[in-house]
Amino acid sequence: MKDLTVTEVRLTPILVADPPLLNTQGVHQPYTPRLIVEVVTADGVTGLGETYGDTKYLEAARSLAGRLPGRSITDLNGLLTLAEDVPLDGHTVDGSVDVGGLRGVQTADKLRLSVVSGFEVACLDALGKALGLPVHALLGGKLRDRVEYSAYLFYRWAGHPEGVAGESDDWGAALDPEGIVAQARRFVRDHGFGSFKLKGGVFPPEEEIAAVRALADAFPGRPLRLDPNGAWSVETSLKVAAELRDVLEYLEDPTTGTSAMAEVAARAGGLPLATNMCVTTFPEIAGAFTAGAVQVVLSDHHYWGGLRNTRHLAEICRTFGVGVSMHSNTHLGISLAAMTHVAATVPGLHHACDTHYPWQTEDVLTERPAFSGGCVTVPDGPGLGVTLDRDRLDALHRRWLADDGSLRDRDDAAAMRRADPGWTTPPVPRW
Ligand SMILES: O=C([O-])[C@@H](O)[C@@H](O)[C@H](O)[C@@H](O)C(=O)[O-]
Ligand SMILES: [Mg+2]
Repeated sequence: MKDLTVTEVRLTPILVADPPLLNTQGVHQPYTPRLIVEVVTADGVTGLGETYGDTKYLEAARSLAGRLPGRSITDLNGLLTLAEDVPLDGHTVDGSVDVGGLRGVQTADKLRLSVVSGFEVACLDALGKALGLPVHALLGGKLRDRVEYSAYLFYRWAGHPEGVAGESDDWGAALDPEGIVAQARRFVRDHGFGSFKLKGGVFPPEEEIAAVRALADAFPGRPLRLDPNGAWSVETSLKVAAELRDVLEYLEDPTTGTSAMAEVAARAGGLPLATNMCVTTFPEIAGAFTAGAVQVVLSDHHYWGGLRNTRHLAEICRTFGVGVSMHSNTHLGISLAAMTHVAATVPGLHHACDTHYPWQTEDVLTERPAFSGGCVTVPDGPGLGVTLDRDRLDALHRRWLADDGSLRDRDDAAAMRRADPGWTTPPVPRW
């Protein structure tokens, strides 16, 4: 008989190198915080999880971690209940928006769920290892052997601003349609991606329309998406929709708020709208679906509360005839594996999932998950199918320890101020 009791939980905050990717808020910091969760059982099996690592997540995770020893890794429903009692500092959860809005609304429940997801994935990984089963089997079984991902294109600088310590890479700058197409070609060459998402909201819409048009010319018939993170007014969104309707698979969060999204959706001539901003919690679903505001929900298993909740979300979407796919923020291979396992179990996954992973040159795994033909093969070994490299974890943790606190909370506007001291988060609509 296996002893599935949790005996230890290890939390390791890390800082991961991130390139200077631009978005409507600013630019990515040279290092971004993530949290690695290890759950150890009485039998010595260790499960891995990963989630957001900003201070408020870390504090909540520490509180939850202390409550796990003595419980079973199978007690995943209990984990959700346990998290409800995790105290949160009222100043860090104020009902406004998270990371300048890039992750949608900020609520106490969502913060707790974002933390729970790291623990849930770690418990599932440990359970899979203990039973000799892949995580997808614990979720009811895979429906596909490969999960397709989309190339995530960003306007970017060649390097972080002068005087800012950071890692360098050989991508060069991409600040116009030619640069974006060149970036896309490299993604195709290296990973075989067959669909493309451009992070917009950086330049005036005409320039971003031109970039999408250039992509359509370079890759005829391939699915394309544009995501300005809610930076446009309804009228601007409608103009962009009219210009790009013939080449876009969907338009992602063109404008901010459910009612504005609903207005765009109603007048966009049938172009579907996707979101990872106006539907990011269960309470937001009813209003948005009733209003017809979104046609595709991009789930982020971190903030929806884990892999099982992602499946609940997918079922709700299916009931309402709304599509589902996956959102991504800067993440490592543990989360890519988790996304791949859950995506393999979701029926009717009609859109390639988002992932930042190809932008990450560092990881905490012995072997990086690979893309082939734009897909990740669903692992069939025990658990998530990934192995922790403790030396790498320690190195990234040492970086976190050495930081004076300025990089421990993602702040793209603050990072932009290193290049442009007068920069403030642009109000929406920006255009
Ligand atoms: O990493 C970024 O710059 C993205 O803008 C990210 O923060 C968003 O949450 C995300 O990728 C999105 O699809 O909105
Ligand atoms: Mg988005």
